[in-house]
Amino acid sequence: MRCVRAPPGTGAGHRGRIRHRVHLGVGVEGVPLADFCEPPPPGGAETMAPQGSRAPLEFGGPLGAAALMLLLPATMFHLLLVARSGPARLLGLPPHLPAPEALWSPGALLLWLTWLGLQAAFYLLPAHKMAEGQELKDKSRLRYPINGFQALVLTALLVGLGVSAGLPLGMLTEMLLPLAWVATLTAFIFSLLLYLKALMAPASALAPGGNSGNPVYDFFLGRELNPRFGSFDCKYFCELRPGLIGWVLINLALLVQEAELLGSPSLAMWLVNGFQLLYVGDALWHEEAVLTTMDITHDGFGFMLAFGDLAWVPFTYSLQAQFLLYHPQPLELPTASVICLVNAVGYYIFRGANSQKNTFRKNPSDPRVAGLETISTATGKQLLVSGWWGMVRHPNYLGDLIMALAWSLPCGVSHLLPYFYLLYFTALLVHREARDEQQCLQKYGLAWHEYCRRVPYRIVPYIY
Ligand SMILES: NC(=O)C1=CN([C@@H]2O[C@H](COP(=O)(O)OP(=O)(O)OC[C@H]3O[C@@H](n4cnc5c(N)ncnc54)[C@H](OP(=O)(O)O)[C@@H]3O)[C@@H](O)[C@H]2O)C=CC1
Ligand SMILES: CC(C)CCC[C@@H](C)[C@H]1CC=C2C3=C(CC[C@@]21C)[C@@]1(C)CC[C@H](O)C(C)(C)[C@@H]1CC3
Repeated sequence: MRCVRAPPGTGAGHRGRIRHRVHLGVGVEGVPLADFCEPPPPGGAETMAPQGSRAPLEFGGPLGAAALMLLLPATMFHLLLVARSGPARLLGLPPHLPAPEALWSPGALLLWLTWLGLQAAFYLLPAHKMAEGQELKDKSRLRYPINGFQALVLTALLVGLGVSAGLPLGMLTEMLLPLAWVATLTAFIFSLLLYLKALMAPASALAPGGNSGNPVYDFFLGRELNPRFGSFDCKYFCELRPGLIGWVLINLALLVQEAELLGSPSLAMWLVNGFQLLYVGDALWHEEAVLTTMDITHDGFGFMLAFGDLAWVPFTYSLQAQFLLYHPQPLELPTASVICLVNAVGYYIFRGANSQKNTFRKNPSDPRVAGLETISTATGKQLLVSGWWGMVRHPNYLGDLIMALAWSLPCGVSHLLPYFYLLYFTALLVHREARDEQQCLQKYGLAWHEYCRRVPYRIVPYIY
């Protein structure tokens, strides 16, 4: 194993020194360190968090957060409405705005609350394993139940039983608008409760980002890192259960409805359902890996994640299947085979990269990763510079994007609407990658600089 050691004093816990060195130091290979360190935010002190915290504001600060809180739900409803409209134009106006009674239904509220309750009950069932999260500011580690896949299987059994007893699953497709509405309301109310709960939390429990002192910004980003009621972890629960499992359930309902309308589900609908079920099943099978994502380790739990997890994921990520129900697309077997290949390549890269990093983070001496080249950092952690992580700095994003393409292709090329996910996801991952780079630069200083030199491309080799 070949290692390059970065000079000491450049890693986590030395943030102030790194910033100071920006003006003084020269990085490795004679490149000024300033080129690689976080530039001062535009507007200087106004855009920095007050109260001594140096976390720069993200997402355009309070104005950006306020705009996103309006724009995201509006986009979600726009997509739900245009998917069922004849022209299905992503950029056009929906044919009509829904009447209030199309949005509000006590039945939808009851169904939604039952769904959340059911998933919470599955979460509380005994787990085959309890995993430890990353070390927190106070040096403690939280414990998390690993029973997400079990929740998926139990949900499938329950739905299977219901359908064989005559439950009209296809009817769910008629309730998407009111369900999306109650999910959005729940996200707002839940985020408000979390914001208030955080007022009583100790400083060590707060997230690095969402504590600027501006209520709009903090409400959006989330103040507390891991809000819990007893052992029930709200963010971990929401990230993987009601939204992700809800997404595949909505897809299934759309498939059933299509079968009722056309006699059998279309090949395109099968592919979209199969690909996305694989993605969700994979996420729950590898549930423990979510504990190292920036959502869990860095971001607070506020409106962004509450809305993202509970409303955005199930109602927007099922867009391709929604589109197909109202706009059936012919798909020949040879084309379907090529699309399956594209999804398989994406999944291979996504899973390979994520598993390689997780294995390495758990145990760098594991024989599967022990032969890989690494860079040592002043924090004691190492960075992989060969294998998947030597190809680009975010190979997992590349695989995810290839899969996103495969999910849209069964919908044909006559409409832009089913490609919304690919467009949104590209923007999300480019922004996320930039956020992660900033965090890694703060954690690893010169070692990260060296990694960027050795692996110059971010997501797509030779392109970006
Ligand atoms: N479908 C969706 O809507 C979304 C899906 N995703 C997917 O979620 C998954 C997780 O993404 P995300 O949490 O953003 O980030 P990553 O899983 O890419 O994790 C980034 C972290 O990995 C570590 N790391 C970076 N480079 C190296 C290296 N060379 N060697 C070892 N460790 C390294 C660093 O943390 P440290 O060093 O501290 O371990 C860094 O902060 C991805 O597959 C992504 O595609 C993400 C967002 C949305
Ligand atoms: C709507 C806003 C602009 C942003 C909301 C973002 C969220 C929807 C996503 C943030 C990170 C996510 C992850 C997954 C789903 C989407 C959100 C919540 C993930 C659970 C999907 C499945 C993957 O295998 C994963 C790696 C477990 C993902 C983790 C991040």
